Amino acid sequence: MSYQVIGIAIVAVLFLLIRLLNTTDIPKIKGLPEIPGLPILGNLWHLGTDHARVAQKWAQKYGPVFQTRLGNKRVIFVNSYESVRHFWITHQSALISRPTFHTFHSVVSSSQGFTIGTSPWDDSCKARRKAAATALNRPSTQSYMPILDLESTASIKELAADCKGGAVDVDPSLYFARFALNTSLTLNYGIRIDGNINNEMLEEITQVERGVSNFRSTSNNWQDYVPIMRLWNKQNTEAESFRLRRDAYLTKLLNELKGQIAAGIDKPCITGNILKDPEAKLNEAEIKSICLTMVSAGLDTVPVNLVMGLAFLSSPEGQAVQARALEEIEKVYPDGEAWEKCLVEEKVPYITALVKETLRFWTVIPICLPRTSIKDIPYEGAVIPAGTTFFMNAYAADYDEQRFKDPYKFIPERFLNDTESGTPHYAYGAGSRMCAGSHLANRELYTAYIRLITAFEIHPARNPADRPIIDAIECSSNPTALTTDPKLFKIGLKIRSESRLKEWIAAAEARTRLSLKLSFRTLSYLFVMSNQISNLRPLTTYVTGHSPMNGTAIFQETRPAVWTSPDNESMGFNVVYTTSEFPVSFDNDNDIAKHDALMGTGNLGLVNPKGTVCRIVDFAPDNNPVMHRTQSLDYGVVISGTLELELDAGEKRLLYPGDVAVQRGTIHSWYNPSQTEWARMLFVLQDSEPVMVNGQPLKEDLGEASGSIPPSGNSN
Ligand code: HEM
Repeated sequence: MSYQVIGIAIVAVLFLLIRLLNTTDIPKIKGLPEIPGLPILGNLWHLGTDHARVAQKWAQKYGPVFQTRLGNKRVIFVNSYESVRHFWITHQSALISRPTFHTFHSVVSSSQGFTIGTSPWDDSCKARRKAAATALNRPSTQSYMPILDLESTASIKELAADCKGGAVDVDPSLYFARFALNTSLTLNYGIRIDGNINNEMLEEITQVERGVSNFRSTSNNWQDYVPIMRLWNKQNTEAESFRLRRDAYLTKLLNELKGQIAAGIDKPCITGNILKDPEAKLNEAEIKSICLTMVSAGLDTVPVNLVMGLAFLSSPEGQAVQARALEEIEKVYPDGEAWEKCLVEEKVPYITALVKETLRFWTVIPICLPRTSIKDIPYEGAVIPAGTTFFMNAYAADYDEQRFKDPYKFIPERFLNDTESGTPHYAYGAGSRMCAGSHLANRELYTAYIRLITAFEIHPARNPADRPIIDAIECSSNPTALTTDPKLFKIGLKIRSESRLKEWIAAAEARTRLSLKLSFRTLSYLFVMSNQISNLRPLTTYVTGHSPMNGTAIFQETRPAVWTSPDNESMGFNVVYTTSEFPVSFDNDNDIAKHDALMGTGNLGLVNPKGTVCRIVDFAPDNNPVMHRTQSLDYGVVISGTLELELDAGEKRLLYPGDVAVQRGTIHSWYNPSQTEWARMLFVLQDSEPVMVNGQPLKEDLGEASGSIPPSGNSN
């Protein structure tokens, strides 16, 4: 063979090889700007270590939406507030899946499964997201406030001791890592890390989760994009060591819980309820995935926001914000009740605005968790095909001058009179796979801010070298990591009033001791999936609401029925909903919060004073009829079976499905005459004035049921 032929063959092979290495999963998209790139690497090199800002600069030149080639992957970057709305919200059903990446999905996560936030959309992801979203929705979150009470108090108490009356500057990071981690551990396993911030387990979990976050980097795992680089496996060895360490504590936590369940000494928690529920549709791998999500999701995020918020408050510019925040808190709570009240209400708009501005300013996942489209999406004449990877440059969108005036300034006031009715910022992402823990995170941040600001004056550290960098990107010690990793810094703390702080801490500790039982009861109420005693159809409650984006009606919550059996298992009660006022106010979902709080007390009688109760009752065949009276107007509708309504003088009527009893404070009983079939009724009970007979009020009388059903409390 001549040298010429060999030369041509080599060139041809090289050409084919380069073409092969340059191909992308999705071919170039017509009509969408593309960033010029290098052979093989594409734009990976250019993204460098400052990917969010590099992409932000590209957006200035090429427009807010452009395509890049990252090795063999075509990736769309979306950089402005409005363009994120277009893809993540308007086309949310198309953008519901997530891509997989070699390092994270094949190496780091190969044993405990993926977190929810890194799972492609399928039935399993749907089931896990639903379980997590139910456990983390607004009313559930409200029931976790005793945990936040305990954890924020523990951190502030230790900070107060460690700052030695203001003589020593402190690094706040571990105090708030424990705050967030203990919240997740208690919710998930019923376990918390006791002891101080030097606890070994706290250190191990925070270090490993940080390491894992670095492996989820958008731009420094080139082997994720250039498959040939997987042949060099240094990164893989490191990733594997994190996996092993992570497995060790996740397995330990799960086994500890399983041991407690076996010994009957477990505390109610999300995983415990799933493990004990024979009806739970989640398998072991899915349970592990939920655990992994719960442990990791809040750990890289909540503490970063809190410590960077403290960094700003300690700075010279932060002093004015701190002063205003304190003034606004004291305006609402002049007598120092803010510590307690922040657990039950969010009534200081300035602190809510401070939380939002913190989330915006330090968008801690600057390039949001990636998405994969499952349908074509149109954009300005181009069509982006299904299967394309999307990166939201949340940092650029949250610093978009079209949406935020002076975005590089930290101005909580911007959220006080914000006219934007949609997603206020993209720190939590947006749309169909938006952060499921945002209610919990908001409550954590609000509570911590209220308590920190009322407890301490926050000053710059004495040594200028210890002071923080405020800039959202420069503050990170590892800008290529998925989440911001603040460089270490210190702040100065001075306790505003020793005596008040002591009082607040003592009150919180007393509350914790007292409320432990209640919070566990509340938790069990929320997580009991079903303990229905009848064999009738299991029930679901659908609670509707309005989209905060555009006001259209939505299914806000879907809840499984929660059954109790007050009457020796011959009757099942499912309280569908309660109201505590008339007319009902839906503001801030207060009605939902009130309902859940009431159920959490375990003290609801048959009637809710000044309100209503919607209850489904299942009657066993041939049940024991109980004569009773409530001081209420009741609508009782038979849903299935036949029921006999008997009044005290012995009059009886048979009611069939669809028949309605309008009960006007009369004494009566319900009997299911079937010897084989359960019967079901729906009741709506409304508080009423007592019936007056001969000038005497006819009060509530629970008959045989008194003792097993609490008194309603409207008929004393
Ligand atoms: C300041 C605190 C937090 C921030 C900034 C944050 C941010 C985010 C972001 C940006 C996403 C991706 C959203 C998207 O793709 O649109 C996400 C997903 C998620 N977050 Fe959070 N998060 C926080 C706290 C939490 C907490 C405390 C939990 C639960 C304990 C949690 C649970 C989740 C879950 C389950 C997902 C996955 C949602 C899905 O893929 O369907 N997050 N979070």
